[in-house]
Amino acid sequence: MFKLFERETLAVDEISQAQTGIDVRHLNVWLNRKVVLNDISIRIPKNRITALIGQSGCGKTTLLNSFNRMNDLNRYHKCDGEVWINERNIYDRKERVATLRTQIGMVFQRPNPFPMSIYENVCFGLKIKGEKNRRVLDDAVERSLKQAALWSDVRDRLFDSALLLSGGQQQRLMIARALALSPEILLLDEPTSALDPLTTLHIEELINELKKQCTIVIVTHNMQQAARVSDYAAFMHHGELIEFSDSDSLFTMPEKQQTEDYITGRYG
Ligand SMILES: Nc1ncnc2c1ncn2[C@@H]1O[C@H](COP(=O)(O)OP(=O)(O)OP(=O)(O)O)[C@@H](O)[C@H]1O
Repeated sequence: MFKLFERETLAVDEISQAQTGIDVRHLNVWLNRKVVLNDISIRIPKNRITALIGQSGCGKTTLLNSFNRMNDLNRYHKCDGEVWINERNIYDRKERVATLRTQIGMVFQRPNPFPMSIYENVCFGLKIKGEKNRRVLDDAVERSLKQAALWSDVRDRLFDSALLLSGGQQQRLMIARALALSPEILLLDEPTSALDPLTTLHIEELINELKKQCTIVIVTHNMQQAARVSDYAAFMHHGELIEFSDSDSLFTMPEKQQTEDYITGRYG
């Protein structure tokens, strides 16, 4: 197995509550009356990268979307169970979903910059939250672009349209946009599937750096990528969590036959 970065991992049953970033307890999700997630319980480790893997349609994106209640946008969505983040069950009736979403960054498969300048893209969320102080916005833009390894590419053209950037630069801009709000959790849904191998490598290096400050969950179809970048991996099948362990174990000695069949390419 090709490992890109050194890992410090515990066995998943040794991860304490304090080391847990997202604690999912008996989560069931229905979309249009169809069961899409079936009794999922998983503790996603804090400040680590967890990959969600499995065949198309197994529920990876739905699970990812349940961490920032994006599934609520589907009016035919129903769920029960609990998702605990920072000692709060985010499905509690008192939870303010808009605030929650500002604390959790999300990057999608295809970069979706707004048709505005690079600068405005990065500080968009801060402005929505009411930040008007120019100095604060300038600092946040510079910090986020540096963290996303894009600053040196764009520092002289911050007020050019973001749509003029290359695909890889746009994806790094999307990461900077998420980082501007200093999220504790970063959700990545196939963030490199539209990028070439070299740009993918740069984004993987960046993701590895970011785990110092965020808990990262990444959905990927690319087994090599999951093995390269993740500290932990969860294999899903037909809406169920089949196996969850540190990535070294899961990719070299999976416990379940279904996991082995998937990672060795026998199906999926
Ligand atoms: N809006 C919806 N209404 C009904 N069913 C849906 C809806 N969105 C997704 N589904 C179904 O839920 C299941 C899980 O979808 P999901 O997108 O979470 O899977 P996935 O593992 O991320 O798939 P992929 O790897 O192809 O992106 C699939 O069977 C899908 O058809």
